[in-house]
This record gives sequence, C-alpha cells and structure tokens, in this order.
Amino acid sequence: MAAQPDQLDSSFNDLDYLSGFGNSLESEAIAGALPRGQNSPLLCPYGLYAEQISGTSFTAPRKLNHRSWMYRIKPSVTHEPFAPRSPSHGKLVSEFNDSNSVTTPTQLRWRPVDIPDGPTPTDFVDGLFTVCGAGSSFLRHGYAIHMYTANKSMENCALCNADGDFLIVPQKGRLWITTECGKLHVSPGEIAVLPQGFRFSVEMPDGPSRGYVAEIFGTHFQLPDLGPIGANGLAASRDFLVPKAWFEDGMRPGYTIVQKYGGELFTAKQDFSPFNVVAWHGNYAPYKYDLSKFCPYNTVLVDHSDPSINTVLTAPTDKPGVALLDFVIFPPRWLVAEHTFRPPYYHRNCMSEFMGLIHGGYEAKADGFLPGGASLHSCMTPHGPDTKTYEATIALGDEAKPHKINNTMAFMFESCLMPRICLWALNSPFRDHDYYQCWIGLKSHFKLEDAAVQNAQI
Ligand SMILES: O=C(O)Cc1cc(O)ccc1O
Ligand SMILES: [Fe+2]
Repeated sequence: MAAQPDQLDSSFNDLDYLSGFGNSLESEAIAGALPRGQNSPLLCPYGLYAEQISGTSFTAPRKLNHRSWMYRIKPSVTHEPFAPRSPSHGKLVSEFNDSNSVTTPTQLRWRPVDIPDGPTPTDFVDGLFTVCGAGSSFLRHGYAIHMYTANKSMENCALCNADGDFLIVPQKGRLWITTECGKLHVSPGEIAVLPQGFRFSVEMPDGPSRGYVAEIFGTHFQLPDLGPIGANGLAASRDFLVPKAWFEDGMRPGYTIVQKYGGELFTAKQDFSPFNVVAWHGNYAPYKYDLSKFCPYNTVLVDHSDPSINTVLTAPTDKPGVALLDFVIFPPRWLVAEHTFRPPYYHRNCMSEFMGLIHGGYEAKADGFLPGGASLHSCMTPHGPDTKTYEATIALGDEAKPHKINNTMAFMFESCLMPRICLWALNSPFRDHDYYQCWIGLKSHFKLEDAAVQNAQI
C-alpha cells in the first residue's frame, strides 16, 4: 500500500497514533471489539468487560466533560487491597503546607541534577521528586512541579496518579510510555500528558534520563483561545497524538499497581497486566505533542510580546484569563523588532514563573541556565536578563538586524498560585546560590548631563 502523507512524518516512524485535541476518538486492537449502539451491553464483544474512566464529574457541562469507555480482558478492580508502599517515597508532595515545604521570594536557580548511575538503578517512580507547588490535591485545586532523574524502566509495575494530570517534559532520554489506551513514544522536544487516573508504565530505552513534570489538581489542560490571532496558529489540534488500542493478555504474576493518592504511594498486587484494553472510545485519553510543530507568533514592529503569546496548553481557574498553570514555550523564532530591547524585559509578575530548558540556550541568560536546570521567580519577585545579556544587547544598539534564535527550547510553567518550595530542592547541592550575582553587575546608565543639556535647550 502506498505511504500515506502522515506516515512520512517523523512522529509516525515507530508507532501509529490517532490525532486531535479533546476529540471523541475510538480505537480497536481487534476489529469488532467496540460495542456498537451502546456503551455497556449485557455481554461485550469477545467476552470483554466494559469499564468507564471519568476525568470530570458526571454532570460537568458537556463542553468540559471528559470520559472514556474501555473494553478490557479483566476489570481494573481485580487486585489485592492497597497498602502503603514500602519503602515510602518521601519526596512527593500534593498538599503544600509548612510541614513539607517553605516559602521564599528569593530568585532561585538550579543546575541540572545528576542522573543516577552505578549499582542502584532508579525508575520513573523512584526518580520523581517534587520541587515546588501550591494548593492541594485533596481540595482539587493546585499544582505541583516535579523533576525526574532515572536510568531504568519500570518493571512489572504501573503507576496510577489519582491526584492530578501529569504534563511530562522529557529533557534527556526518550520515554516509551505504555498506557491503558495504548503506547506513546516520547522524545526530548515532545511532551506527554497523562490525565488523572490512567495507569501507565514508563520505559527508558536510552537509560539515563531527566525531565520535568507539571501536575495539576482539579482541572485539565486546554488549548488556549486564540483571540485576535484568528482560527489558526500556536499548537494545532491535529498535532496532538493519542495512542491506538494495544493490549497484552496472559498471566503476569506479582504485577504491582502503584497508586499515587494524596501525594503518598500505595501498592496493590494483581496477576495480570493492566494494559489489557482491547478497545476504547471517548474523549479522555493520554496524548503527546511535538513542540517543533508549534507555530509561534511574535511582534513584527516594536516592543517585546508577553510570553503568553506562546502558550501551548493552559489549565484554567474559574477566573477568566487566570491560569492555574500555563505551559509556555520559547521556541526558535525570528526577532525583528525595531529600536526595541529584544530580550525579555525586566519585570515583576503577580503570577509565579518556573522555567526549564530542554536544549540550547535561553535568550535572557548568557550563563548559568543550562539544559536540565531550572529557575523559579515567584509572585512579584523581580527578574529579567542577566548583566551579560543586557550589555550585549545595548552594545549592538539599533544596528540589530532581523535575527533568528535557533537551537533553543526553553519553557515556563506559570501559575496564579504562589508556590511553596520543598526543602530538598531549596537545600539541594545543585542550587545555584550565586544566582543573584547575574544581576548585581547591572550598572546605572543614567546620564544626568543629557537632562541638563536638554533643559538648557528648552
Ligand atoms: O522571565 C522570563 O524569562 C520569562 C519571560 C519571558 C518573556 O519573554 C517575557 C516575560 C517573561 O516572564
Ligand atoms: Fe518572567
């Protein structure tokens, strides 16, 4: 059969996906496995069990309602009782308070955290640690920002996050994620969203791996409105890829389900794989997105656009225009503004900004912000370009020609909630305690003589 245009695309190299954001989709690993005309027949095709997963309350308005139906070999309830995981994890937080985190308005920056090597291999679950966050998964309002460093695949176990949705940003090493809806292959430069409640298992085919995770409680990611931009631009719905049904049958003795519930981990044993869904349909499913597909917008005459112009996904609050968490990127793009200071402006923001770097450099920092590193500028904490960036920009002056920033992919998790910081992050050996030095050298360019000359001319 001749190759379809989509199959020539590099994302389709290995796996085939469904596409679209928030669509109602359906997929059968075996033809005829999806019941027709109803969701819950007395007997499902092939003797499968019908099971619904709800991502919103049953009564959520239709445009916000998320649910899917899975047709599986055994229902997911077929397991022994949950018990606290031993050893307990200890570095995951889902309700931020003074027993597990502290608060500081200081500008924070971290070098990339070392990836474990040597005799104690670490998988995605053990390698995940909370950096900061706010609110509570119990109260269904808030977020947590985690990072992971790991070097081995999860074996005979799956994670289920009852607390919220994970938005995973791999920085080093691919992630092969098996989910109940099927498989996702995610490379650095792509992101994956694992919505609340889905069971998934992460393989690390490249060994040592590192990345960032934003977790949101009580809501889901949406595509941002485009307003006057129009009907196209930024992230296109068709570029979001959803797995096709994939299942495994047979016994898997000692299989462990790890349930993250209220920031704590619980385990339950079962003797079969949770990835036993032969067919599914609905609009609640994991997905991935390749950031290089993003169509960025920017100023074409003067001044610097606010970073919201490049929002990939947004998790809303009930207040219009106020995000629980925006995922914003700073992709390769042309800078063309005339008589304009082109790097990010100096600013204080009522929202809090956590930033990471996937590869390359970041336009506001000449040094010290490295791929795999991170920074946090909390609510109203001043920040902006470092001294080197400021001086280099001014030195170039008005002669700056249109210029393309290449080989870069920085991102920001921006939230209206003020983050508390976990002590292991604040006291981390990777914390850059000299971060403030990058601005200390900013000197006054104020020339009172110019005012005197002008005043004399009046
Ligand atoms: O602080 C940052 O580097 C992120 C950022 C970038 C930008 O172009 C404008 C505002 C902003 O907060
Ligand atoms: Fe900022």
